[in-house]
Amino acid sequence: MTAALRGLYAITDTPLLAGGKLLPYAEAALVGGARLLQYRDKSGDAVRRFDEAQALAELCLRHGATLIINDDLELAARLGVGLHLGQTDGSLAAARARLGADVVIGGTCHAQLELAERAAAEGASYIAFGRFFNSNTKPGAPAATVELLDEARARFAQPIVAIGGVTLGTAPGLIARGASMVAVIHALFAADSALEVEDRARAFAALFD
Ligand SMILES: Cc1ncc(COP(=O)(O)OP(=O)(O)O)c(N)n1
Ligand SMILES: Cc1nc(C(=O)O)sc1CCOP(=O)(O)O
Ligand SMILES: [Mg+2]
Repeated sequence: MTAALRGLYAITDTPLLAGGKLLPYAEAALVGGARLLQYRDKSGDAVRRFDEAQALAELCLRHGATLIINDDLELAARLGVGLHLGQTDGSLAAARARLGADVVIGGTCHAQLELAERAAAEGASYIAFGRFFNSNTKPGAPAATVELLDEARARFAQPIVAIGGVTLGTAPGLIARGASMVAVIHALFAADSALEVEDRARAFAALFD
C-alpha cells in the first residue's frame, strides 16, 4: 500500500533522545498521530543503529506509520523501509533503483527549486525544503522563505515537506502555503515526558484535519 504523505513527520535526534527516551518518545509521537518517522542518528555505531532502526520499524508497523532512515541506503535496504537523502548523501536515482518503486524516498532541496527538479526526476517520493525558521537542531542549515512554498506547490506534483524550526506556532503558515508534511524535531521531542510528546503530536496532527 502506498503511504499517505501528509501530516506530521517526526524526526528523532539521538542526543535529544538519549537516556532511554528513543522508543517511548517515538511511540508517543506515533500514538499522537505522526504519519512518518525518520530515524536520524549521526553516530557510526552500526550495531546500535540496526537495533534501534529495527525497533522503530516494528513500532511504525504497529501504528500504521512509515519509517524513514536518514542518510543510510544500506540500512534502509536491510530493513525494507524508506530513506531520506541530503545533497551529499548519495544518488536518489540509485536509491530508487535499489529500494524499488513502492518505498518512500525523500530528498533535501534546501531553498532551491532546481534541486527539487532533479530530486523529482530521480524518483523522489517527496521534496523537502528548509530551514524555514531558526532551528535548535541544525542552526546552520541554509535558510528558506515561506514564499518558496507557493512556487514549489505550483511546479511540483510531489508532496512538499517543510523543515527547520517548525513549531505549533509556525506550522499553520507552512501548511496554508502548501506543505503536505511538517518535519519536526525539537518542538516535538524536547519534552519532559512521553505524554507531553503525545499531546504535541496530536496538536500537530490536528493541523492537517
Ligand atoms: C525531511 C527531511 N528534510 C531534510 C533533512 C535534512 O537532510 P540533510 O540535508 O541530509 O541533513 P541531515 O539531516 O542528514 O543532517 C532531513 N533529514 N529530513
Ligand atoms: C535535520 C534538519 N534539516 C534541515 C534543513 O533545512 O534541511 S533543518 C533540520 C533540523 C530540524 O530540526 P528542528 O525541528 O529542531 O528545527
Ligand atoms: Mg543527510
